[in-house]
Amino acid sequence: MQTEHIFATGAQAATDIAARIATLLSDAITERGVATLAVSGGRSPRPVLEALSKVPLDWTKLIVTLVDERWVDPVSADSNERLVRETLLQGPAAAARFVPMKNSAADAYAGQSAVEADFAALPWPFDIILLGMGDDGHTASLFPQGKELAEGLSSPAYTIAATPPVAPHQRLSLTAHAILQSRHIFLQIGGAGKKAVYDQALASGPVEELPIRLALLQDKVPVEVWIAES
Ligand SMILES: O=C(O)[C@H](O)[C@@H](O)[C@H](O)[C@H](O)COP(=O)(O)O
Repeated sequence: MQTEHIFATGAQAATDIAARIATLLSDAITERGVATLAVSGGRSPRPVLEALSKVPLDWTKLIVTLVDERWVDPVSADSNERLVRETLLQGPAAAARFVPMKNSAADAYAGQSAVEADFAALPWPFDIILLGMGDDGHTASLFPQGKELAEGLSSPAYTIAATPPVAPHQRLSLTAHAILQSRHIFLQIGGAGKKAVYDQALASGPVEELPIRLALLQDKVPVEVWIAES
């Protein structure tokens, strides 16, 4: 298992993660003329995306998209698209091409096939996928006890529509297949509670119990885990 644990605390952690991501994106652009970054929503990515936005990159060569999305209007405070536009796609970084996960369909299930077509047309494998983890061990919108979890873990598609058991809003999410179609995975974990869940996830057990295991209990893709102890 190619998992590197990096314990970073405080404000510097976000800057350090952003610098590491920027280096890998710059290398990808040099090697292949394009780089693809998919990011999660929630609280953890915000400072990283704000820091990354300030890093000098050839943003015209970057494709930015999402790991998952809530099926809400992009102006909603709950929208991950809004999070990315407000934090990362500012200044020179606004020149990046953004591929959304929300369209005009009435719900995620009706919208999924068009999103799947958009994602199938992207250059895979992605260069970087930035994951978070919930207190229940979910990642992306692959939730324990989720009725679409088994499909999300086994489907050969890139995307899936899902309804979280407890979190709000229908979701559009990358599948496990898509998440593992990446050259690098970053995982951000903050706080003692999540560190305990992370430690439990590292112990072998069913991926359905703690879906973050899909990224941890594999040796195909290098995983950098950035753990903020504070
Ligand atoms: O859309 C979302 O909510 C995220 O993609 C979700 O999977 C997130 O990564 C975890 O819930 C951790 O969220 P925090 O970073 O806020 O702890």
